[in-house]
Amino acid sequence: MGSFWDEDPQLGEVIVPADRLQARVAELGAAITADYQGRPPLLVGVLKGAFVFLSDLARAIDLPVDFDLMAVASYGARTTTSGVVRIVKDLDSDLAGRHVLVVEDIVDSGLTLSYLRRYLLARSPASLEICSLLVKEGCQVPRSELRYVGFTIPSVFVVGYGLDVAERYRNLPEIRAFVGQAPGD
Ligand SMILES: O=P(O)(O)OC[C@H]1O[C@H](OP(=O)(O)OP(=O)(O)O)[C@H](O)[C@@H]1O
Ligand code: HPA
Ligand SMILES: [Mg+2]
Repeated sequence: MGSFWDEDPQLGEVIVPADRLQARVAELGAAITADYQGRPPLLVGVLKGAFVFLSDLARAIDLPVDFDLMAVASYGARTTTSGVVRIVKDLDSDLAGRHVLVVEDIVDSGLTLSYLRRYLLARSPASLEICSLLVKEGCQVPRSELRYVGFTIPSVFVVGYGLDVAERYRNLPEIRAFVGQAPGD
């Protein structure tokens, strides 16, 4: 049977199919498991976009991990950054002395990440690393700042697997190009 999404004219090409997402998440989980032996990480999920990736990744890590969640927003109903990163929900935990692993869905302009990095480093973690499922080609963030990356993708606006436009498409099980008109553009 076809899927509801097949009929959506706002969805373009499949950028990362669901089976490749799952395979890569398993690899990332194995790498994190190997790297964090003896120093279990505190996973800091960056909501909302990272919630799907975070839940799959966490179950691919064979270590006892702790979780905290932050919600930050800068896109809303647009396909370009507003340029202002707004904290919607702050962390609950004390980061001092913790091995913090930030779990992001995408690094695009890099604005969110540079904001978060400064914000989190000020809370004195023992270490701070970034795991992003997606990174856009041409993004200005040095690759050395991203410890774990799932896929480098072309510079097109994408949706699915947690990523939205105006809150839609987060439950699409694959990453696809969004070729429609965003309400805020
Ligand atoms: O590198 P940047 O250009 O800053 O873009 C990346 C950020 O933008 C998106 O968040 P968004 O503002 O859409 O909030 P959401 O996660 O709630 O959808 C995405 O989830 C990243 O956190
Ligand atoms: O391409 C994107 N899609 C969804 N959300 C995003 N936030 C930054 N870039 C993107
Ligand atoms: Mg969004």
